[in-house]
Amino acid sequence: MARSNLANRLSDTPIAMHQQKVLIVDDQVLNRAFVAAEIEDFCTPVSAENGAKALKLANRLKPDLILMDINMPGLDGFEVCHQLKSNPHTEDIPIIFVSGMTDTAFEKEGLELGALDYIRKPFDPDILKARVRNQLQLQRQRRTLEKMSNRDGLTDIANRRYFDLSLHREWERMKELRHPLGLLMIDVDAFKSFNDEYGHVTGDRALKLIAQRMEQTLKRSGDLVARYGGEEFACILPHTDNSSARVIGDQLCAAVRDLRIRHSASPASPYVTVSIGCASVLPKETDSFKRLTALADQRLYSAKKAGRNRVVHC
Ligand SMILES: Nc1nc2c(ncn2[C@@H]2O[C@H](COP(=O)(O)OP(=O)(O)OP(=O)(O)O)[C@@H](O)[C@H]2O)c(=O)[nH]1
Repeated sequence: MARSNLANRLSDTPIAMHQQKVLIVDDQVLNRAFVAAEIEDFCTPVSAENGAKALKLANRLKPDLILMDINMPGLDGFEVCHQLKSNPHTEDIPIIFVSGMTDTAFEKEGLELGALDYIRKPFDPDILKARVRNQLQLQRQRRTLEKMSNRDGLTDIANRRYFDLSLHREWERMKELRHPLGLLMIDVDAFKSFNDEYGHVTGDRALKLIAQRMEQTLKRSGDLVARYGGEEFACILPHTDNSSARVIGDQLCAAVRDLRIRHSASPASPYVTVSIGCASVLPKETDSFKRLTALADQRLYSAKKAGRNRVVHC
């Protein structure tokens, strides 16, 4: 089943130690080989022989840790560190300097540039291993916490916090690309009566099923469905004009209907259904994404008023 990029960032697959990549940056091939041999039994070492290559690899691979020499021809380790910390795509990658420069002033400069640690050459291999292991463990814990903070506890899809961050980010991205941004506001129909009829525990289960089904229905990379609050969901659709957003709205509406969760008290259908307000705009310099959310909200309201179990797109 295809999952979106945004949804993949929420994946709870545990990060295995061996999958963690450590980028070793050193102009001396023997140094790179020695460090790689020391750590390869608990992570995946990748090497770069100069600063320029290190920057490229860091951007492309997003390693879990960088072990970096300082004294190198071309860009030195401090400059590479500075560039990594100035780039939002790489600023969070932990860096440990591994250097033959033993003067405290260098260590101080490295740490002030944002490096986590400084190991002096020649080093004790066991100390190097222990420090790398500790950093990788911290990195795994940090990623796990990050994922947990973006996920809704009941439905296991993106939560409101992640939705807000993503909407902001996608708005800015589409503005730059001059592409339309689509948004669906989705509300489960007559959910109060569902709870009254079947109880809150069954209500919770229904919300979970609906959320998961909607997430599975989104096939395009970059699309995101999130729990907006209570029995409301929202879906961000980058590069999507109004008619394409409507098609996706129709697919989600049908997908929930096809779950065939009994709802004898609903005025809209014998099964649980959703109403969807659908909108798409071309983000402009002069306005904010509130215009998009307001439009989708109004149309959700129209869908409710028109009898529920439908998508309203204009
Ligand atoms: N079981 C369960 N119920 C929830 C949850 N969050 C919100 N609800 C319920 O969803 C219901 C929403 O009710 P209303 O806002 O009146 O809307 P509605 O009954 O769905 O009616 P329409 O939106 O007009 O179709 C409330 O009874 C909430 O208690 C949840 O996490 N679990």
